[in-house]
Amino acid sequence: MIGRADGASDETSARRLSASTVDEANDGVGRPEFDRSDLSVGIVHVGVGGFHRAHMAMCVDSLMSQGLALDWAICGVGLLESDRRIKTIFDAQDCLYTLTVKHPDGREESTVIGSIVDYLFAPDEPEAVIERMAHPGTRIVSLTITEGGYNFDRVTGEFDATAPAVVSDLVPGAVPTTVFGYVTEALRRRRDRGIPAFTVLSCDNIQGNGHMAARVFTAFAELKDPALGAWVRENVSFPNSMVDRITPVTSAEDVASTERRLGLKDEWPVVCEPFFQWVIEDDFPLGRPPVERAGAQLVGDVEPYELMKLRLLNASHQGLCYFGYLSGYRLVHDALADPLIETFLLAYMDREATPTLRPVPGVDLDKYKHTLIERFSNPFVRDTIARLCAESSDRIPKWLVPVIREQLDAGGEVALSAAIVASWARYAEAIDEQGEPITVVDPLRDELVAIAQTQHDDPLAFIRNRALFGDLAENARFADAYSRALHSLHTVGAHETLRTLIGAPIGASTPDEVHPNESEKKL
Ligand SMILES: NC(=O)c1ccc[n+]([C@@H]2O[C@H](COP(=O)([O-])OP(=O)(O)OC[C@H]3O[C@@H](n4cnc5c(N)ncnc54)[C@H](O)[C@@H]3O)[C@@H](O)[C@H]2O)c1
Ligand SMILES: O=P(O)(O)OC[C@@H](O)[C@@H](O)[C@H](O)[C@H](O)CO
Repeated sequence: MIGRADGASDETSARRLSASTVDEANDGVGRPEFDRSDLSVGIVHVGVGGFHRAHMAMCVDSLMSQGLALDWAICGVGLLESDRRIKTIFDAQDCLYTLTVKHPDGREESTVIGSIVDYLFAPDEPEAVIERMAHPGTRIVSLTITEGGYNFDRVTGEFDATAPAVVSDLVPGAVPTTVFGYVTEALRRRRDRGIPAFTVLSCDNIQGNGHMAARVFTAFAELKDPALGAWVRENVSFPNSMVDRITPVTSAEDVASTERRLGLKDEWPVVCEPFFQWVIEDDFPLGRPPVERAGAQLVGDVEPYELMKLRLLNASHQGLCYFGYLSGYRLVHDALADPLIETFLLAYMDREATPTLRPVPGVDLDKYKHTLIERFSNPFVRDTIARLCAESSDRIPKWLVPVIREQLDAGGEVALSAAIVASWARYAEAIDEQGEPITVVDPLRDELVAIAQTQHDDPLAFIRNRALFGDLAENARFADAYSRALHSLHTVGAHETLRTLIGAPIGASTPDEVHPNESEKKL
């Protein structure tokens, strides 16, 4: 994101968006249709990135516009140094920002969102964050802290108590720095003051995100104080939820075009696609906003929806980003305009992901898959391949490796999933097919790049990393498919590899007629 956070405009003299200027916004731009002074905080949200502002904050705002959820306003919290920027901007803009929905036909709808009423930057005011969470009015603490934020072992799924920040937060009396430290201290104060526990609502792309949150927060609390751990286990509810709305990183052009549309300077607007989905388990002991009145679904079992979304949408994002980057694309819709990429994704979804899904109530999976292709192809969203290529080590093990394992166990196809893993390994060499450097963004970057650069001589080196892949390298069928794909990437490149992978007339044979290994043999 670029732009200035000092209230001045780089290019124009437009006034700054704030509570005192919002009524001057141009006609055609939505603005809060409620009195923000009537609102009270019910939700503390950690990780106010683009997604939260396009999804949950939009949903709560929509309720407020209907005169609902006035006691469910949001207080944002940032824990990382990188959140200082949004703190500065939100302070100047009274936490107001513009959300622009970009339709595939080029229509745009902009709304100033007013549901976030306060923002606390934890490193500067840790006590205020803890007290805000401990306040009786706070009934939900929600999270979009990325997959990495949950600090669990990629293979075992167990909480990693050895992470240095966790070790520091476990020292008695330590001022917290991690989400675990903050949430646990706030829960301790609530318990000691006789205030019931808030609900912890994960909105991150993790299968069983509520179960995962329960595991890691309870593990931390038990390590901090076994009695508190037991209280957390007994008293805190962690509903699972599936969240969906493609929200790219805000670009300089988004900032400029928002200013033109709004007539006011917004330093950090958000853009997103029109699609919105939020499927939540209804387990909120202290209540919740009536989100079903703003497009969310309350269900008894989120798992089928999660599996569908993570294994079709998010794993397909992985399927397109490395192949797309190596083929020379930098924007998602440009990659999707390449028929090889579209066909490859549909083949992965049909042959390898779909057999691992459960029936999803009310969803036609074929239609869902084609809708995904349309969503990825929306040229106005301008999602970047770079966003999808980042932090792969937090994504592939969670979204794609489970598909591979289930397919191997069932004797199903794995050639296309193996090729996606190989495309990541090839990308991690950090040099593209023209010999230009690739900027690999990953918490394990140094380790991964070093290993990937040995794989010309040692083709299985990358997947022998047990922390990411467990024992997958020892599975002969997967290892064979993977090495063929990697060899092809090295010899003929990404585009030709895709052509070969999808070369057979997909759909021309019934599953019984296609041996599981057939597409593995094509390379
Ligand atoms: N962007 C999307 O299209 C999208 C869609 C569905 C779900 N999501 C989920 O939302 C998450 C965030 O996406 P985004 O687009 O808002 O990203 P973003 O980079 O705009 O914001 C990420 C936020 O998470 C915080 N964060 C990161 N690591 C943290 C940690 N260890 N502890 C505490 N806070 C941490 C950051 O400080 C930041 O506020 C994704 O990782 C995903 O799980 C995103
Ligand atoms: O945000 P991440 O890191 O979980 O994953 C990257 C994308 O796949 C993801 O953001 C999707 O755009 C999103 O999940 C769509 O709802």
